[in-house]
Amino acid sequence: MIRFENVTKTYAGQSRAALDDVSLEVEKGEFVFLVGASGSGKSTFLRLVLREARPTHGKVYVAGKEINRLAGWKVPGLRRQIGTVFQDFRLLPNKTVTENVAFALQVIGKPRSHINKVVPETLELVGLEGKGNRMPDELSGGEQQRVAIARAFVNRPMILIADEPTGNLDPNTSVGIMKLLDRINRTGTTVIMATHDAGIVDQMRKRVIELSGGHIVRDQSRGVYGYQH
Ligand SMILES: Nc1ncnc2c1ncn2[C@@H]1O[C@H](COP(=O)(O)OP(=O)(O)OP(=O)(O)O)[C@@H](O)[C@H]1O
Repeated sequence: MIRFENVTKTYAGQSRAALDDVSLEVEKGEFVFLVGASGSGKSTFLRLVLREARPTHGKVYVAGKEINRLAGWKVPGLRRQIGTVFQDFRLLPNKTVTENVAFALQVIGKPRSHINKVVPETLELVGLEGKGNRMPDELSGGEQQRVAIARAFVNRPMILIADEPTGNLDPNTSVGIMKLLDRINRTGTTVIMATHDAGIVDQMRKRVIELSGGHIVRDQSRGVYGYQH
């Protein structure tokens, strides 16, 4: 589903590479934790998958396509296949829960009848049935993250990227969010999650890829968080 071949990314004006000769493969349906100290290259990895950053050397393949060679007009189509969830939720504050999720489908031109069917289904999947008319500021942090996950998943993307999704949540709420990401993963969606949350990684026992200074220093199936801050 995702393949990196000798990928190096050096940002303009930087002498050190943010990612340095990284090669790896993530299969369809895998759940992968990306761990490593601040600045180790996790976000750069995720940005390369979304083609928000371009490799300086090497090749990034998503679903069999080398995405650096994708024509510019095809990039929105690529990103439509990849749901994204962030630490800070990024909901539209002036739209209801239902509108936030529906908006993701409106902007890609889905018909109203389809939207009216799948938005309530997705809100139920994430455990927000009955809360569709709330505004984001009327929800707890955990509920807001569920809205963000519903929005990321409503189009049934092949990949879900989560960058520190539990970073603003307490441990109990985080467990609920992880159960939800696990459920989404079990529908066949490949999940890649960057995190500093040792408790979560140790509990889930999924594949763990550790970055340090832009290098992969560990790639372990059913792994643990494993390094100290
Ligand atoms: N736009 C940019 N321009 C220049 N350097 C950058 C840019 N983005 C990231 N870097 C550098 O690249 C390296 C890797 O950063 P990256 O954001 O990928 O790390 P990270 O592992 O995601 O960190 P964190 O856990 O703090 O989010 C760092 O040295 C960072 O300073």
